[in-house]
Amino acid sequence: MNQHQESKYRVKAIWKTLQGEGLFAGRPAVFVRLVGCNMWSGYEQTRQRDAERNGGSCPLWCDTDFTKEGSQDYTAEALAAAMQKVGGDVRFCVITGGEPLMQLDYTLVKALHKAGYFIAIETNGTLSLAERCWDPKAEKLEAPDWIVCSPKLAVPQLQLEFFDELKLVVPDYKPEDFDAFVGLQRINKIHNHTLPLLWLQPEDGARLQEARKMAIETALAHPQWRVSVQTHKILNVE
Ligand SMILES: C[S@@+](CC[C@H](N)C(=O)[O-])C[C@H]1O[C@@H](n2cnc3c(N)ncnc32)[C@H](O)[C@@H]1O
Ligand SMILES: Nc1nc2[nH]cc(C(=O)O)c2c(=O)[nH]1
Ligand code: SF4
Ligand SMILES: [Mg+2]
Repeated sequence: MNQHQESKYRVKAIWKTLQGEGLFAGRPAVFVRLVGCNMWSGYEQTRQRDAERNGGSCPLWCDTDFTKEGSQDYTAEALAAAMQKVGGDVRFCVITGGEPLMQLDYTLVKALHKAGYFIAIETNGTLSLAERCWDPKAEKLEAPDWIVCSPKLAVPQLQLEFFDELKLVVPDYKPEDFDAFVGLQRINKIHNHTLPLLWLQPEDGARLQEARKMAIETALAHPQWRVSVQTHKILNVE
């Protein structure tokens, strides 16, 4: 790409809310939902087809609209400015999707760091972070500060190099199937006090009651794992 062609990011929504899930649940955040996912088209008619084609069941129960309808394109600087307009003083952001690693790159991470954000992302683990966040000029990784991975394929098919939190949606994903992946959890100051950040999140939807019961039973049988409740749905915020 030459210097006159700036990368643009297709954004479904920017909003200020509370992080609903995981370690930072309850914390005010600016959310950015990027358009597009490599597991599902985002359209109701292809849930079944995409689950079969992509070998992961999440299209069957994904709770999110990340389609291009109503989206807007931003350069990295314009997105940072729009986030500051929406979020005011909030300097914790969550980049999600869809699958954010289809679009997020070192240019965007750099712009958000320059704007003072602590950057968290929510990713399905199927894509490499290092490939997108390697800054060839600076010869270093310009990576988000906090990586939450909710894996959607089996371990041999995952490309993510490291993460800070691991979140399995129950019942389709089970602790015993991710033993080999848990070791990629990054150790840092926060982890030293709270290890391990391993979550079991009940699948919301028609099977919620059953999924909750299984998450509770699984945590009691595998005490390294904790249950994650989607608190934004209880508090009735987006
Ligand atoms: C919509 S995804 C977007 C980020 C990324 N594509 C991923 O799957 O991690 C955000 C989070 O919501 C979770 N999620 C999606 N649908 C859900 C559902 N019906 N019940 C519980 N968690 C769900 C995902 O597992 C993920 O942790
Ligand atoms: N409040 C709130 N917290 C969230 N944490 C992860 C979310 C996501 O969809 O990635 C999410 C979301 O959609 N809303
Ligand atoms: S859960 Fe994540 S990976 Fe699965 S379809 Fe939804 S956005 Fe895509
Ligand atoms: Mg959500």
